[in-house]
Amino acid sequence: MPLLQIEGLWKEYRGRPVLRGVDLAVEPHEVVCLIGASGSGKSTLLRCVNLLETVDDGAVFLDGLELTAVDVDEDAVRRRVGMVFQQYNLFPHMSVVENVVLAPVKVHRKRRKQAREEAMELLARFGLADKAAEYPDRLSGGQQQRAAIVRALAAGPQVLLLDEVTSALDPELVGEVLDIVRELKEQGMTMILATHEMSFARDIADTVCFLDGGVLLERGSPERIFTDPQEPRTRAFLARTATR
Ligand SMILES: Nc1ncnc2c1ncn2[C@@H]1O[C@H](COP(=O)(O)OP(=O)(O)OP(=O)(O)O)[C@@H](O)[C@H]1O
Repeated sequence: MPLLQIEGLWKEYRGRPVLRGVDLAVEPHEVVCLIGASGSGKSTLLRCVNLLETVDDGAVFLDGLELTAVDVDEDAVRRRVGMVFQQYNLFPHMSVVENVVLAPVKVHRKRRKQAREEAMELLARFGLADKAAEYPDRLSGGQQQRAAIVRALAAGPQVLLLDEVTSALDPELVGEVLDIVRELKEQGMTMILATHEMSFARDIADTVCFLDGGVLLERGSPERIFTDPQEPRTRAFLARTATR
């Protein structure tokens, strides 16, 4: 039984469709990588799952809860669906640990002491214990992105969405963030990642989905998609990215 089920997702901006009936089922512990050209709809798909966008048609279900229902408890959705963005989005006026405890305390009404203890544990697990009291601008980009991942984990999400989490980083900092994502996979976290890093998708994904003009054109194991793509447009995209 899938943990996350996306059915017939349709999204338009000013009458222009950017997602055209996307169906996607994600099993527990599965890692799905979304690939596709810029503008193909990868971010929009993730943003529809965590309700940063309203959908125009279709539905998203997580473990029996319809996230797209009109009367859904949005706080519950934010607790169950974690999201990490390209630009970290840490609050600059708060220390790292304050960033991490903010949602558990304010949104999920966790007691501050407990939230802080859990935050410190998570920060230690991801090599950031000594950065807990620092403000984000004192951290490298890689450390900020790791802190943003810890913040997303603090609510105990069932699924983690990662939108181009390495795109804003200098090349030498990319590895440390990818290592964390790998570690999360080993721990069994269910994840959907939008990525331009084909080698990473190949390395980490259980399933690769190729989006093309808002259509989920082809999906399969990384081996299949990268060595034997069936659709001409997938082949053309992969040939373009390989020569870049
Ligand atoms: N808020 C918005 N208003 C209008 N159009 C938007 C908005 N957000 C996205 N779009 C458009 O929707 C389409 C899909 O964008 P999206 O960001 O989902 O693509 P993407 O595959 O994630 O691209 P990238 O790889 O560059 O991040 C694009 O044509 C984009 O211009």
